Amino acid sequence: MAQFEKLSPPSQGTAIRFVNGQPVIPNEPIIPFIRGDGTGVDIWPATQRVLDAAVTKAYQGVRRIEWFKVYAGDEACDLYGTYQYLPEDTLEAIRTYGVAIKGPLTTPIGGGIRSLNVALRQIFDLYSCVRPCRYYKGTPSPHKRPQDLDVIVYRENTEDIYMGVEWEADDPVGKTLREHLNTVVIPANGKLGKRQIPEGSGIGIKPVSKHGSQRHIRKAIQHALRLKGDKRHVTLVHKGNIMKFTEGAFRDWGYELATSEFRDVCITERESWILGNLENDPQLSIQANARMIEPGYDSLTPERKASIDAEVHGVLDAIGTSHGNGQWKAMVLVDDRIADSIFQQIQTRPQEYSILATLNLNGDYISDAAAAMVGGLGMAPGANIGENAAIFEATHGTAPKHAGLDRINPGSVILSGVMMLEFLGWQEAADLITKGLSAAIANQQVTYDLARLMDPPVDPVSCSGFSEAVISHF
Ligand SMILES: NC(=O)C1=CN([C@@H]2O[C@H](COP(=O)(O)OP(=O)(O)OC[C@H]3O[C@@H](n4cnc5c(N)ncnc54)[C@H](OP(=O)(O)O)[C@@H]3O)[C@@H](O)[C@H]2O)C=CC1
Ligand SMILES: O=C(O)CCC(=O)C(=O)O
Ligand SMILES: [Mg+2]
Repeated sequence: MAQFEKLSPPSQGTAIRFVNGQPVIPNEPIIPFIRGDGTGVDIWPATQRVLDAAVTKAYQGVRRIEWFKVYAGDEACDLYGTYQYLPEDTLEAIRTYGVAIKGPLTTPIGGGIRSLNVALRQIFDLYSCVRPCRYYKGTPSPHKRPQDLDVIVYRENTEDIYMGVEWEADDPVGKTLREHLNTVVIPANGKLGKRQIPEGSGIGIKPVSKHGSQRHIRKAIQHALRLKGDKRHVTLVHKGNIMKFTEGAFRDWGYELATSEFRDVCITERESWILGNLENDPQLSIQANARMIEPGYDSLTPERKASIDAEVHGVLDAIGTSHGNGQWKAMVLVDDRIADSIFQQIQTRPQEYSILATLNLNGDYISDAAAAMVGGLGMAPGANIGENAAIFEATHGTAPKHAGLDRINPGSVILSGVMMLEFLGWQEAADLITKGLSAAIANQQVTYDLARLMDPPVDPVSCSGFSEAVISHF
């Protein structure tokens, strides 16, 4: 039987294989691409042109991408029939070739089809969504110092409420579940008092597992280890004060990972305070140190004071020699912040953050918010990475009102292509694009979204015009 129902892969080129989670890259990899809905018709061709031009210029024909067009969303329904939004051919192509790139796909709100974008991440277990937000000189921004923001949102991609385990308010199974929760599960808990889920409630489940959290945070810490100086920093973002056993557990499992598997190369924020206090005053007593790390120490109960003292003692005993005397300053700093506070922190103290490790929903929100600070969604790339596959895509959606007008900013998908080239190890081509894109922006050759924010406003270039401008600055 043929491998594909309606597709013919390129006759030249080789598949990328994954060995122990690492891609093995041939000189002519076959890379499937999904054009995307809405503005995908504008963005994808503009991106493909830039990627091809960069690879040609960097490698003079020695390396080349063999593109393989595959279908999802509206285009797939046109070819495969009604409701065939994500045909098996497309899944088989990504399974076979390992690395793919895509434009945005529409998800209707409420009933109807579930997100194709989320489905792809789940099907291929692409558990880390990596969304860098950095500033390109000359980009207009509502912020006074947008250059201070240089963060990478590491968003868990397969769990949390995005798993899609939910029931409509009038679903009979949902009603049975609600009754069971109200009459059996909640009373049995003992700590939930008289809480009851109101009649007429939709119900969604928010699973967050230790395995899912730690494999994701592991990738974030490994990424931080590749960075330098203050950027060796992972912040665990959570709403653990409210959702203790999901968001709070994400934080706890993150610290557990950092202080076990990565013990030799990580320091937690509290540990850094304890060691730093002692380095500033070598005569500092355990209790004085405890007082410095715990606000309100003096009004704590004796038991609580004893436990903070024991924490200080434990840290000095365990890592005083291996991490003390300033050695911890070269290590990856792991701290945590509550999700709502991180939204203001990245605006008021952006330079203090580097990698933000988040659960799925928080990462979705934070990645759009951080993008807004450095020029908007048109400049926001992303990658979905797993052990056996990777799919590159922008942070934004289909922006339907701009579709087919050759005006949308392709920067986000072009920069997703840069991430893909870096993933392939094709750094020379990636650097050419970064250089070309930076020069186009500095030269005020920008699409409408950036042009309207410039002071004074400039005439925008088109979507295709922007890609030409990028290439002209290689
Ligand atoms: N991974 C994916 O494929 C994603 C898909 N979606 C889906 O996309 C659809 C539309 O979602 P919507 O909420 O409108 O969000 P979008 O991200 O598609 O667009 C919202 C607004 O953001 C700005 N914007 C987005 N992309 C760009 C760009 N490349 N250049 C410049 N500006 C841009 C535009 O603002 P303005 O008009 O003010 O200039 C646009 O109107 C939905 O079905 C949603 O589910 C959403 C997110 C991710
Ligand atoms: O899949 C969708 O429609 C939305 C997904 C989304 O907002 C995201 O991945 O950032
Ligand atoms: Mg989003």
